[in-house]
Amino acid sequence: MASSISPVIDWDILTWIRQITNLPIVIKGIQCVEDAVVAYKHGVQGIVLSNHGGRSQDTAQSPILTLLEIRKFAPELIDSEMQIFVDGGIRRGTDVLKAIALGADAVGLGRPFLFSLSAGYGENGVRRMVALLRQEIEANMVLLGVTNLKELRPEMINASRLERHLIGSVRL
Ligand SMILES: Cc1cc2nc3c(=O)[nH]c(=O)nc-3n(C[C@H](O)[C@H](O)[C@H](O)COP(=O)(O)O)c2cc1C
Repeated sequence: MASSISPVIDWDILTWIRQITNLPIVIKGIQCVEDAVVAYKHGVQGIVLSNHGGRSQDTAQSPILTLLEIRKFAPELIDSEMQIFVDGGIRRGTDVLKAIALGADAVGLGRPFLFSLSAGYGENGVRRMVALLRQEIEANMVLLGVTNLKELRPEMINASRLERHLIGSVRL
């Protein structure tokens, strides 16, 4: 495992990446508000709050908690020019709506696609999964009284129990 992690990669690598491409730069695997702020200061176009589905490090912080951390300690990043994506544990339409209401521009899903492909369901399984997710998103938008994702607001979410898990030692 250690051999697959380069010891020479640091934030300066962004300068080099900028020189070789005009494509948007999106950094995946942001797990704390401090790194989100550093990414923002480096002018990247997007970040993916992700613990890689919890596969890399046992007990790593969930990305939705990182989003709450950003809301609390660096709210200027929300709705800034830098897009914020969230993945890890998104399973239901309500998960999508919660992340977007709390400030995510979009969410990603990994294993749900993998699981719906397996057991012989193939492409039909994936189509069914996407249809179910869409159905859940639309049904819950109706229940929330919104017709557009842009109308989602943080006040619609009761995150108070989760907020108790926010770290108290942020240094920015
Ligand atoms: C089989 C598998 C392999 C993965 N490989 C990588 C990888 O090489 N690099 C990476 O950043 N994330 C990797 N991920 C994490 C996904 O990109 C994504 O962050 C994660 O699956 C999202 O969480 P979810 O599966 O709970 O939806 C992998 C996930 C799975 C299931």
